[in-house]
Amino acid sequence: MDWLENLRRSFLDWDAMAEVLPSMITVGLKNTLILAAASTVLGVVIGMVLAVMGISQSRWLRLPARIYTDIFRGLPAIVTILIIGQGFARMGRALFGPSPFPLGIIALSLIAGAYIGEIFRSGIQSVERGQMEACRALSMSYGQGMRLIIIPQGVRRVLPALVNQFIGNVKDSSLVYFLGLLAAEREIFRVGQDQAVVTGNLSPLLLAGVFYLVITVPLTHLVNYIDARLRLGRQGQGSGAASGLVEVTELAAASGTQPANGAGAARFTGGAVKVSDLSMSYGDLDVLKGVDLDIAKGTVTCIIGPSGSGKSTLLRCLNRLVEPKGGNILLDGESILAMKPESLRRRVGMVFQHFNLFPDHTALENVMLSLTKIKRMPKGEARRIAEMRLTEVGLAGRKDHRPASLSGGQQQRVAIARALAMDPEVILFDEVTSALDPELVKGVLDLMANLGRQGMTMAVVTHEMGFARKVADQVVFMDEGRIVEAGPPGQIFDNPRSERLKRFLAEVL
Ligand SMILES: Nc1ncnc2c1ncn2[C@@H]1O[C@H](COP(=O)(O)OP(=O)(O)OP(=O)(O)O)[C@@H](O)[C@H]1O
Repeated sequence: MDWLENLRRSFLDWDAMAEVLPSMITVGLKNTLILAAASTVLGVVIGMVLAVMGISQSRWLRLPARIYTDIFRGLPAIVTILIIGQGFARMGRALFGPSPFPLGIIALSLIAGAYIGEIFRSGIQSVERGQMEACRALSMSYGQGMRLIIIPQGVRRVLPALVNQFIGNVKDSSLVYFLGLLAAEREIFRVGQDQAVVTGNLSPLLLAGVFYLVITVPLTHLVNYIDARLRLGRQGQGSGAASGLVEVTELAAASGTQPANGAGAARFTGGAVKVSDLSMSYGDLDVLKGVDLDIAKGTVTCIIGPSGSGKSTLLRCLNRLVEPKGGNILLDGESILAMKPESLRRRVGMVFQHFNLFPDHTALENVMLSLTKIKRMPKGEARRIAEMRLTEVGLAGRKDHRPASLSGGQQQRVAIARALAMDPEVILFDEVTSALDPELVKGVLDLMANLGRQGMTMAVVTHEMGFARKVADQVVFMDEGRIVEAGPPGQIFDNPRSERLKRFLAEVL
């Protein structure tokens, strides 16, 4: 068993380990952490700049970012460290004195920046397009949307990858040893290696390995924990979505808190919308071709029509999520084209097919956000209003849930509460029940019908013909970018005049 004893002496010489332990901690560990932390922080700064350049519209910003990334990601770390450490040694000495430590940090940062830039870029680009649309519909500017929602969400998504990058920097810091660090600047590997030479065995190096693992392994677990916490919120996975039947109870309870329905129950002071000769195109594709539409104050207009007929585009013109090419839209007699889009969107709310709730925020925070950030309300008052709106949609009991732990129907009701919280004069609903399971549709439609009865001006793109017949004051049939027929539900559904509407109704009814 000589070989076993040999191995033990080479790797598990406790005395050699004990001897190196103090300098491993006070010099090696300290310096490794300084190298890794400093290069990660600098790398994050470089990475942020690269990511912003990388997603920019301008080719002249994208190109240098691309070249930088290709170079520093493509070169082996040791090559970059030697080129920077030795090639710029004279400049380094002039700037930082005899220590190669700062140049080592710069080299590690340049490498880390290339990776972190790509991490940020993919994180930001992976945030669904609907998130920015929701921000804009809540009257945030592009910058506010980026700062409050898109970048935090992107960064949260890439948090595990960023910690991996830090771990990579911890390991790469061992390469700075090639620059010939001064005794006080040795990192973990160098301390272990120097001592291995003195003792003639590898135990100090094994101890160095253990030190690396002690830093890196807990970090990976920590990041998994943080990631789960950020994604699911404090209540964690236990709070699964409720069944459709629970939702019926929630809504029944909520209707008790709402003003009585029927005549005289008007609560909103809706605005009137007048669309004239509206046209819009995506590039060469003419999507709206001269649309005229009157939506009287406090009425519900349902827009129906085949897929691709331009219904959503018409809706998006009403809050200028897309810009019309020609024609005009008046809101209470005032042209919306002359308004600042952000001011317009305070008055015209929107609810989307895919809810577009902010996943890192609870239901309450989703509703509060635009009150505190856009309307600049004090937190307490915003909370009071948000709680009231959530109670009205039957979700008071779920205010601390994140979207991921709510059903589709509940998420859509939070989205309605979020739009209502801004006190809009008009709400646009874009196929808001199309993504819901059948048993959840009724709850959302009932809620919308109730809003209509309370005097909200509503423009509703829908495939729910039963809803249109029952709730709409006016039904508009669109085809190929034009309004083909408009009138009260009785006329549209029971006495269609045009062949196209007859054919459409034959298909959908
Ligand atoms: N961002 C876009 N870029 C280019 N074309 C688009 C874009 N959005 C929509 N379109 C096209 O414009 C036309 C009208 O789309 P729109 O979504 O307004 O129709 P829709 O009646 O709402 O249809 P659906 O019921 O399928 O949503 C379609 O041909 C669609 O492919």
